[in-house]
Amino acid sequence: MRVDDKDMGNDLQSVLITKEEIDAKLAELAAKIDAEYAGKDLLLVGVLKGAVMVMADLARALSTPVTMDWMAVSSYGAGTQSSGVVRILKDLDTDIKGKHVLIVEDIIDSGLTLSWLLSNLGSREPASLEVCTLLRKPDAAKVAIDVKWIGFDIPNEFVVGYGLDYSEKYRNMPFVGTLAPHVYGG
Ligand SMILES: O=P(O)(O)OC[C@H]1O[C@H](OP(=O)(O)OP(=O)(O)O)[C@H](O)[C@@H]1O
Ligand code: HPA
Ligand SMILES: [Mg+2]
Repeated sequence: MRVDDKDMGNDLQSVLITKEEIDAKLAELAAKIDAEYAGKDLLLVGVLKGAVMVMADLARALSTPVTMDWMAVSSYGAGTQSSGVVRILKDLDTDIKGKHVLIVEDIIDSGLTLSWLLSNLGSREPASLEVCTLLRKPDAAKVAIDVKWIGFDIPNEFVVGYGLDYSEKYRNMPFVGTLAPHVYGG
């Protein structure tokens, strides 16, 4: 699926962040993360499904050997507003007690998902717990969260692509963009 594909082109309003910009930013973040965790065992925890692309590309940009685990939580359902109620759809396979854990996210919007995750994973007594997110919407924050690594701050608009969906679609676009109003029934 590409921006110039006929169907996708009709649904897209704009490209906000290109694949090249994402690649460059992940390389930059990976260098900082490598420096931070030198000599330590690092567990990356990807938050399904949105973080799949960030996890895959960030992990490959790192020189640090990592292990990976996945958690699936959902607060959005099929809409564009967080319900605020976070549900665990799949828990971690591993015990994180005593481990250096880095949560990998695609986006922090209201912050409700991450705030809940930080308190849930924090209670499992990891050696350290930090967050790396590709995107953050500062103007949408409903809770303040301390995030160590942020790729891009973006405007308070619904975005899709690079893992992010609208109604489960558009996750496989290699860039981040906004959708035309007709897609939402406008
Ligand atoms: O800061 P918030 O307002 O909580 O929003 C951010 C979360 O919402 C999205 O996940 P979603 O629950 O839609 O599931 P998905 O990753 O499967 O799309 C996104 O991937 C983040 O995990
Ligand atoms: O802007 C967004 N797009 C897709 N999924 C999301 N989940 C939270 N915010 C968003
Ligand atoms: Mg998600």
